[in-house]
Amino acid sequence: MKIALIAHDKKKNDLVQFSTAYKSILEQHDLYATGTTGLKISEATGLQIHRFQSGPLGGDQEIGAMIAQNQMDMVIFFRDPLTAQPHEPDVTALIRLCDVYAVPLATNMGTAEVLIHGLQRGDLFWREIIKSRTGEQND
Ligand SMILES: O=C(CO)COP(=O)(O)O
Repeated sequence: MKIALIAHDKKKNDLVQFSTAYKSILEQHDLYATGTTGLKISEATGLQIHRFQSGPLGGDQEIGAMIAQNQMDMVIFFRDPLTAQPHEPDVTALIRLCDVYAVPLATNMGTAEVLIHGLQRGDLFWREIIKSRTGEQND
């Protein structure tokens, strides 16, 4: 599965802790992140992560483009609801695309815990079926 990891500045430590706690699960998957988030997680955990641009420089949009291609299976995006972001439209667009493509999205630790356990249990297998159908349509 392809998983995106994103956190606003005040939430980055939370996502580093989460990634450390669930490293054994995350390392079984293809990981993607916005620039600074990916750097902090890979430094702390040693996980291999494909890093896009930093969020304010277009990273959210790059991840959004993968979602629009049905290439992203889960998004963990620890937003900071108390700080204005210069790229708020990009944040909103990313969350909107998750809803357009029914991509599981966790915007806080509580939901992320549920998603990661569900992932491990096989609850996201339906994503493989959707992707294989999308592939057939594109053939
Ligand atoms: O701003 C972000 C998401 O909207 C995160 O970007 P960085 O991981 O580069 O800090």
